[in-house]
Amino acid sequence: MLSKTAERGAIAISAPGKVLLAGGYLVLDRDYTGLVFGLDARIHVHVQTLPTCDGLILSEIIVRSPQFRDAEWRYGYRLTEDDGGIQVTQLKGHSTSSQSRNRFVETALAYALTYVSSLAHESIEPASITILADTDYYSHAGTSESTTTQAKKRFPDFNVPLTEAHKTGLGSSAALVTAFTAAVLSHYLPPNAISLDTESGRARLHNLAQAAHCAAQGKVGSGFDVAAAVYGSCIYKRFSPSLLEGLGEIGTTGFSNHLRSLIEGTDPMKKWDTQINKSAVSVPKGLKLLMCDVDCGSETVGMVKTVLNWRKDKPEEAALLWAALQKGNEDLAGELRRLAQLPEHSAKDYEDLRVVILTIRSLIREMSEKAGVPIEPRAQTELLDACSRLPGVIGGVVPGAGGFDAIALLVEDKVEVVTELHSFLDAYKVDATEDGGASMGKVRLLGVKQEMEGIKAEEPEPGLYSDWLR
Ligand SMILES: Nc1ncnc2c1ncn2[C@@H]1O[C@H](COP(=O)(O)OP(=O)(O)O)[C@@H](O)[C@H]1O
Ligand SMILES: C[C@@](O)(CCOP(=O)(O)OP(=O)(O)O)CC(=O)O
Repeated sequence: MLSKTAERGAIAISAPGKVLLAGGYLVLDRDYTGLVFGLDARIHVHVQTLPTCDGLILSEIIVRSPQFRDAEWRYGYRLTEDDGGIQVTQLKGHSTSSQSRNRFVETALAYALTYVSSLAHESIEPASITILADTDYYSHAGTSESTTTQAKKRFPDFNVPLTEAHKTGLGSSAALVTAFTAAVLSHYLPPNAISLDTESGRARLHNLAQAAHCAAQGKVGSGFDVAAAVYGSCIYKRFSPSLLEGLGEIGTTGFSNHLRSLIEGTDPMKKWDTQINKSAVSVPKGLKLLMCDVDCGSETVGMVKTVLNWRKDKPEEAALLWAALQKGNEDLAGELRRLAQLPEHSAKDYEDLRVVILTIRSLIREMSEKAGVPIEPRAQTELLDACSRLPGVIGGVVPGAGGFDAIALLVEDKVEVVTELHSFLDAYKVDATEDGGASMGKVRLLGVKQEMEGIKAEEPEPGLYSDWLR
């Protein structure tokens, strides 16, 4: 039996961002895997009971993302007939904020409440939900306060509407949907109904967040970003995309039951086959994984489609390339593991690591050329080569789908290495115009590094959230 909402305290949950260091495109196919790292930039979701005045109960859930302007969404919710689940409807208020939709929030809320209502038949009480993102998810030239004041705050004021925020590609929607789903479940369900500390609790969270994220996105990707948000760094083998087929829409007959059996894997025809291998992933002491945001504004739409079409057209050639890349990616994880097992203070030789990174890069360039897609375009080759020549930089790659947007670097974890990298990048400009990109771009070293831990219940220290709560 659920305790009364009024007796429930506030809760907060956070999930990490991601970088797919190796396995872009391959990971879309279950025959291959991706080496994904969680990052220490997290999205936090805080839930508290919505105070109601004079006993007046409104069926309303307010979601705010107060680091952004006009980022408040108010939802009414109701249990639909014929087991259709919980439908949420955005309430149009007076303020401009209530005019825009946030599909990721709306879908995560509807899916999570539907799952809650399928487990517990009490009414769903009003709540106030606050989203807070770590600084590196967005480039925030528009921050309102001085850097010194900002530095004191864990969560900066980005001072722009969400639509104008420049994303750095750390996977904000996956971290958001995952932390949001976990927070709603933890708020409304008693601990014995779901616990994020158990394997089965995390698996159900994973399944629900994947389903909601795909529904909000309107497409089924490999889901490595949601997996990283739940499990943290891992070698990821995707779920069969057919699992999410035929789920139907909220409000249609039987949706709630379908969702519950999908999430819990009780339908023998719909068994989740995601594979998460955490023990195979480590970063040796003495090294760290860094990310750079490349501001080229050249997001290439349809890269995935073009690569997959080429693979379909040239199955034999592609099979050889995919096999070589998969081996390279496994070698990379293996070499990182080998180095991690060496005693902490032993002198480490990073030569093999350098070589395996260069091998992967050359195979990715082959994929680029053959498929005709700028995965590691020339401008990025130059940047990666230049960074790799700096002292203490072992090497780097274009992560995920590649393109002009970002690079990931493995560097020695020493202050002087990062300082030199910083000053080198400050003076560096990527010229994307020659190979089909839109512009010249600055490169910015983000303040993030790898993070092993996935979803996490936060025990907020006093003041961590209070500046932002209402
Ligand atoms: N801090 C946030 N607060 C509210 N919604 C957010 C936040 N960050 C991301 N989102 C949601 O995620 C969407 C961005 O998702 P997407 O374009 O897939 O980017 P990404 O690659 O970062 O996941 C936003 O439009 C918004 O709906
Ligand atoms: C091509 C991919 O295998 C990897 C894309 O990785 P990115 O990190 O580039 O993705 P976004 O965060 O969506 O921009 C597609 C996939 O696995 O879904």
